[in-house]
Amino acid sequence: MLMHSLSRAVHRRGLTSLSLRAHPLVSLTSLYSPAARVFTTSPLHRKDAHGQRSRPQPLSGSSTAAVTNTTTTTTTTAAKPAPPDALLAEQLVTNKEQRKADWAIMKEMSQYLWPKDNLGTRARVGLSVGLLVGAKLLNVQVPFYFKNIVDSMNIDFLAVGGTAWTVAGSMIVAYGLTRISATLFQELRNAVFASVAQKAIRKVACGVYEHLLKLDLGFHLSRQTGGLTRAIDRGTKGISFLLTSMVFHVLPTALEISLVCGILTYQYGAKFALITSTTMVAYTAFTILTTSWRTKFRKQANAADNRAATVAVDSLINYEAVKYFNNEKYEVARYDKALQSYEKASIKIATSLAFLNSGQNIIFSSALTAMMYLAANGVATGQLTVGDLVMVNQLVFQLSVPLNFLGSVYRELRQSLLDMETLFNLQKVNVTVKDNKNAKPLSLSTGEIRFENVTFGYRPDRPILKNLTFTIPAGKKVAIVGPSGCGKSTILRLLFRFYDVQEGRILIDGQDIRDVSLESLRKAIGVVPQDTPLFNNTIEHNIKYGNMEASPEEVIEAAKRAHIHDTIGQFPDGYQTMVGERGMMISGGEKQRLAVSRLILKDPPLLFFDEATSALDTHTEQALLSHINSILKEKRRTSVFIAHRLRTIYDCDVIIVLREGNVAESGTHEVLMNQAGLYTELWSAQETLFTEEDVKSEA
Ligand SMILES: Nc1ncnc2c1ncn2[C@@H]1O[C@H](COP(=O)(O)OP(=O)(O)OP(=O)(O)O)[C@@H](O)[C@H]1O
Repeated sequence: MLMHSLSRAVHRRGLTSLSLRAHPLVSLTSLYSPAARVFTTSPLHRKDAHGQRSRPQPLSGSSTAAVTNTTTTTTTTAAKPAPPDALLAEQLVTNKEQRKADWAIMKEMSQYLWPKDNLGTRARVGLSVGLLVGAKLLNVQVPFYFKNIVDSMNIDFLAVGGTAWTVAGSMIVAYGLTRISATLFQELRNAVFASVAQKAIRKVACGVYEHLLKLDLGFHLSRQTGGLTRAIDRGTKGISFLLTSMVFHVLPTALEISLVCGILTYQYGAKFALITSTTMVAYTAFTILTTSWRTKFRKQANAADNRAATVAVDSLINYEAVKYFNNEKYEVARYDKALQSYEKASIKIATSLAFLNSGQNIIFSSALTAMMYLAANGVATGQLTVGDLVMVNQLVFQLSVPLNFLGSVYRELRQSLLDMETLFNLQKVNVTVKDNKNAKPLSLSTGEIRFENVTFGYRPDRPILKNLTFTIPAGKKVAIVGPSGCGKSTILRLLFRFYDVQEGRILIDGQDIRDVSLESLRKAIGVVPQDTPLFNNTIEHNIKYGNMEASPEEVIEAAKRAHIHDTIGQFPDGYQTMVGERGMMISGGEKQRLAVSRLILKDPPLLFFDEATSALDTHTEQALLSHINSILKEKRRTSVFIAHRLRTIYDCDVIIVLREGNVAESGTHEVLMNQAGLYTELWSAQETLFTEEDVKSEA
């Protein structure tokens, strides 16, 4: 509902939904980002002042450093004042690196234009180029027809006789047909090429998405909400522009300019040639220099765009927290602050664009005036006809289109390359946890898990597990307990290889988990995590996620075993009930039972329950636990329960008590109670609490 009204609000503010539909990877962030308002037309048609597709901004977190290395360099430079020479040298190095990166991207993209294994795509590109050349050749014919029409009409009709049709009819028809054909060729070319660009976008976007899913948990935890998706969004948009530019703009437009210049020089001599070449040089130099100067405004706008997107997405994701603390005004002020910077940068972009456009126009109009003067002079001296004057005018105007085009293409091309660099760098972010070369599938026999002298910390300066050693015997039910933050869930993350240990090793049935394939390892382990991740889809889909091949009957059976079937039956839409974003539309206890049914469908040999029943009432918890126990016994599964409520695990075969990343004690409930150590302390504290609660509830 909220999203709906927001999207309506966006439409009311004059947005089309194109920016949202631009690509599946385009995130929600686009909706709230100021720059999202801009991409309502094709990149070629949009005006720069609206197109804030500037240099990518840093994504947060160390693992993303590689993504934005160039930006980081620039930022660091800006932070400490350096002598001008050093700055210049650094700038040159950066520029050189930039050019290298640009070429690398162009090279990579050219594979999509001429794929070795796809004849269809090559045929399309070939046909598009053919149509393009045809359109250009037709285009340069137009002024000739125009000249001939004017010259043939320059007669005394009363004296000579005849009509417009008899004198210039065929030329007028040819003039019209040439114009129509040139346009048709051009449009046909766009239609033929569309699938090449879209296929490339799909391929690159899928590649990036696949890579993102492969990246370490550490990368995903440290990324800044909004920043990553904005980078992908901008990058994929750049692909289409770059491909189109490579085939249709840079070289063909250069061809058109050369043709027109050649004709002017050949037909009308050295003076015209001199003016044409001087104009070309002045126009190009002015465009390149001014565009480089303007880049910093684009960078500022982009940074503000990212900030605004991050702020908006963060507050919307935490909508409930905003409401609980009445902080709407604070959030709006934060958003407005980001928008303010965006506004400032956008104004600078618009004013500098006005300067660029004016400069280009002055250069061009001066050239046109000079040529017109020369041509008029030629007519006056009898060297040229009136038709020649018209033709010069037409040709020079014809020159203005590609020149203007090259100016904006240059601006956009630079931008697309920068945006794509972030995208391609994202693909280069290394996955640290991956299969080693000789990885074999995990061979499970009994299901014994052993941690041997394991040391691990998320940061080197804060070890969480310290030389930790323990064994989870095969087929047994084991509990890991201990104070909050002592590293219980970390043990599970290490076993699942979300992270690799820094010292020591973890063995499953005697095999180091780093020597087995990740797929087989993760297939063998089932987890009910502390915070159940649910998809914004139906209950059925969320249960089925444990085994996508499961039949509807199997889904229902799993739900029954997880004690959620009856509850689902009470929902008006039953198994088709939508759970909302992150399962916000169902209760915490229901979420946990969905997670258990998912696990039952996956049916793995090693099971982990991380506070899996903490949100359930005692009655439902007991019923569910006894059901889980029966499954464990029936299938002789190795299972590990991480729990704070010791009453739920006191019947375990082994209880491991952790303290400060080490095993403080272990044994059965009776053994530990006899030891009168940490476990007894925790148990006594909870028993007192339970007794007091029992007394209160009885009262
Ligand atoms: N991704 C992370 N980056 C940095 N530190 C982390 C990360 N995840 C967890 N920690 C820290 O590691 C420590 C152990 O976390 P862990 O989740 O294993 O604790 P726990 O024993 O399961 O706690 P609880 O009982 O509260 O769930 C905590 O101090 C936590 O702040």
